[in-house]
Amino acid sequence: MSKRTFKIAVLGGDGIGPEVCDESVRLLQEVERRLAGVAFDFQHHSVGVGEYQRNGNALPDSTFAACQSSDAVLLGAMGLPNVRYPNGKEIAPQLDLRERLKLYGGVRPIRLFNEADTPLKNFGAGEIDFVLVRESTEGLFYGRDAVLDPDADEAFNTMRISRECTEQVCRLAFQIARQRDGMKKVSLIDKANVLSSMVFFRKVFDEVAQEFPDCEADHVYVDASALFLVRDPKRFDVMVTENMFGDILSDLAAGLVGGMGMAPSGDIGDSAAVFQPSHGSAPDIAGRGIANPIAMHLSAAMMLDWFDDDNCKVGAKMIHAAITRVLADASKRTPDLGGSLSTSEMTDEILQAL
Ligand SMILES: NC(=O)c1ccc[n+]([C@@H]2O[C@H](COP(=O)([O-])OP(=O)(O)OC[C@H]3O[C@@H](n4cnc5c(N)ncnc54)[C@H](O)[C@@H]3O)[C@@H](O)[C@H]2O)c1
Ligand SMILES: CC(C)[C@H](C(=O)O)[C@@H](O)C(=O)O
Repeated sequence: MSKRTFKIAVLGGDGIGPEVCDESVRLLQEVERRLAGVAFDFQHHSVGVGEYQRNGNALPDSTFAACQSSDAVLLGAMGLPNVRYPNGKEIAPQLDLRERLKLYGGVRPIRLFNEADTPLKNFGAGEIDFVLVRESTEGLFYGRDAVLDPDADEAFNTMRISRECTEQVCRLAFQIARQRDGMKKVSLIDKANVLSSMVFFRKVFDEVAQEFPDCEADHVYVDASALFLVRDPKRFDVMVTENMFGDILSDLAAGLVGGMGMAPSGDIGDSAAVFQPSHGSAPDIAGRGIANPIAMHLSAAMMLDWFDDDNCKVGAKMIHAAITRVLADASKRTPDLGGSLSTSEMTDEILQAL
């Protein structure tokens, strides 16, 4: 039987990025061996701090072209706090990828696998379970190209909310809600009490909601949503919001289920997608082999689920089930969650549970 081959561009990046990314490639290779009819063609490309320091370009043209021509991109993490452009900002090739590939939907699932891993009281496995969908190409990040006048006494960044991206990201959020077993509810997280850009976001959200009469829609102000996430996370099923609010709230949400090492992410567009953990390069633990690879592995599972292929969807379920089984035993943890497993030992556990 001929195999369907998926070309996957692997961008390890910086800090713990390559450490967790290599582990996910190892896991995916094992999944590939167990799936009939599917082959993964991994192609590694250089990107990030090293490229910037060598060639002045954190996202070389050849790497971008490879991402464009691949079925998906698997990305570790990019950037280091002490490596900056002369304008004071960090390199962030992942933002360039999101914008250039039009990956408007930053999909960030949050799930508690074991009650031992949440700082909240009285939440068992599966009782924190929602998806945060972050618009990933505009919002307040649109202002990131603003040039700072060194002599000015003021600085500005513009929030851009376009009808096109807002419709796309809201539709994606409702489609996700429709597929979930939960409440089929989409909560718009906005600041429509203060900002006209957010009044517009809400108007477009309400229009899109009409297309999904089987789903519930509600509005929550971003400040209140931070409160509700901590006090009552069960009220959320799918959240949709602008770029910067989503950036902040997705870290808060990760904290509810064990931290950044437990938070996967997929940046989704109509014809391309990048899968990476929500976390960064974690320079405080990089190079020690102790990073938690679960966020990366769950991102790899999201990639398989995103491929329009039944075998790959089975592979996604296999990874999810294996992680669920390993995490059911609270003694199997990396140091971020109080355990002593190394990055590769945690992957070994998951491989055994496959
Ligand atoms: N998508 C990305 O590539 C991305 C995302 C966030 C931050 N960054 C960049 O990464 C660098 C560090 O940023 P930061 O420190 O604010 O955020 P970070 O996510 O790298 O780290 C925050 C904290 O979480 C811990 N952590 C993160 N991932 C972990 C993992 N897999 N296992 C165990 N612990 C983990 C770190 O040790 C640290 O204590 C910065 O240069 C930032 O710009 C990149
Ligand atoms: C590192 C940074 C540019 C990035 C972002 O802001 O999107 C990160 O925080 C994330 O959440 O992926």
